[in-house]
Amino acid sequence: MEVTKQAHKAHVLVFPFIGQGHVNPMLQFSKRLAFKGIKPTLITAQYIFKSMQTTTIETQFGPPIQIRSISDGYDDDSGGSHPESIAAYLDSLRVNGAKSLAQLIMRLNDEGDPVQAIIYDGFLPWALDVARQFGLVAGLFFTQSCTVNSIYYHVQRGLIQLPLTGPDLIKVSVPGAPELHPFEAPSFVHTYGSYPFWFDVILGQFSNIDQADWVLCNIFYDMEKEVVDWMAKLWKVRTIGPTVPSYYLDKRLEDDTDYGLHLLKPDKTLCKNWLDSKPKDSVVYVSFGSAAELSNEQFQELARGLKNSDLNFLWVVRESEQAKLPKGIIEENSKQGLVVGWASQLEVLAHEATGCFVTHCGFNSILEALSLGVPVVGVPQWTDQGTNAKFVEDIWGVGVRARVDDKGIVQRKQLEECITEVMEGEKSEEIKKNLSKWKKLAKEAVDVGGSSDKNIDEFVAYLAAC
Ligand SMILES: O=c1ccn([C@@H]2O[C@H](COP(=O)(O)OP(=O)(O)O[C@H]3O[C@H](CO)[C@@H](O)[C@H](O)[C@H]3O)[C@@H](O)[C@H]2O)c(=O)[nH]1
Repeated sequence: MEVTKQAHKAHVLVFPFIGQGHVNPMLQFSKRLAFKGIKPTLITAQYIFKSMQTTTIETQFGPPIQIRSISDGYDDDSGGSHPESIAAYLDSLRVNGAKSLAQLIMRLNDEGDPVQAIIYDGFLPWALDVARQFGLVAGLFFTQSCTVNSIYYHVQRGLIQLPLTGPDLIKVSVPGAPELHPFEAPSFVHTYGSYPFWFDVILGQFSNIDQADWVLCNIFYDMEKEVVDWMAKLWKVRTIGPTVPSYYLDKRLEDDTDYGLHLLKPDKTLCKNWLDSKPKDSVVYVSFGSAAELSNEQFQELARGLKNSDLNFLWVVRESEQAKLPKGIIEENSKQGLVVGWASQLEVLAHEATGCFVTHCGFNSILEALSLGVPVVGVPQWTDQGTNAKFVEDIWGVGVRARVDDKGIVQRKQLEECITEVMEGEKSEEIKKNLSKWKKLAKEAVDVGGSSDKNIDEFVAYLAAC
């Protein structure tokens, strides 16, 4: 069906930070908006856009979602211009992107397709200034949990002092959230001074949040009720998640089985054929997401732990990390294990052969495990992942956390024990019970009249009235 310029209720630009863990949830949210009659246009920076090889995301339930690129200062098609560092890149994106985004908004106005709102990733707070320049609605989108964001807010406002001192050295506590041991707080907080650049990006989310018209959180209310209630006293906070494709939840969006935009190419058929050959609940799926870089020693321990478990394993090791795999592991384990550069994670998690998920606890991976009902072994690396792992084990009860040794490594034996625990150990029944509860709640949240669905409706009605 061709939607005319007048037919949609409003036109919004949706602007995720670079990286799969940000694109997936914001693209998925765009689909929900499109389903409800809003026209979303996904904004990407040129550097990423060049490698995407697509300008639209097809949907079966409505017109395709358009992707438009803006300049990041690295627009040269010859491939000659590469950023020196992520810091240089993001600086260039801020300066060039703000101008380019403004030009795009003017162009769309001239084309008779005016924009009413910008939904921007918290990691890109300058997009709010562009929205203000044109009098547009500004919606901040958080891709991480509310507890994590509340901790960062407390740090940014000086309510938690870093490095941690006094009582904060014993527990980190923010309203509505469980008390955390310092090592369960985000890594930038417990290891003050680590990754100073990313720490600034993280805190920058709160630099102008008070001016945002909406704050959209990718969770559903039951996951962090009290923290959400507390945050809602400060800003117009609404929970809109989980942004997992509809096929795995309410099934209202026709054929919505995948996010639709893989920045790395998944080995779909290989994974499917291999999983099809394995018995039910027999496979350990291992993935550390799109950004984590593990040490050689950690690779060695994971490989040995998986091999010693005697279980089948499907392990995603990005090409850039594959040199760290212990020699011979792929050949040695060809029947027992499959290593791929990227998978279609949702298809793997949904496959009946998959029995547990060894994950770095990126927030999307956790939302997916919860929504699809797969027990988790948390092996957090940095940023928000340790806090997510704490919630997995102690709050949501959907898995266990692997303990590290004094060098920060999860040893092979520990990995094996955790896998056994979630698959057949004492806790496994309880974990399965909790998973079916969360799976049901996740579906209800996005289904007709659910908490997230109602919040999305409220947002859509607001935009339509602009
Ligand atoms: O082989 C793979 C591996 C992952 N995925 C998908 O990629 C996304 C990965 O997201 P996430 O699990 O959140 O991990 P990261 O990519 O590492 O995400 C970054 O961004 C998240 C949101 O801000 C943070 O929670 C993480 O800590 C941070 O590392 C998920 O949707 C997965 O389904 C695939 O499709 N195939």
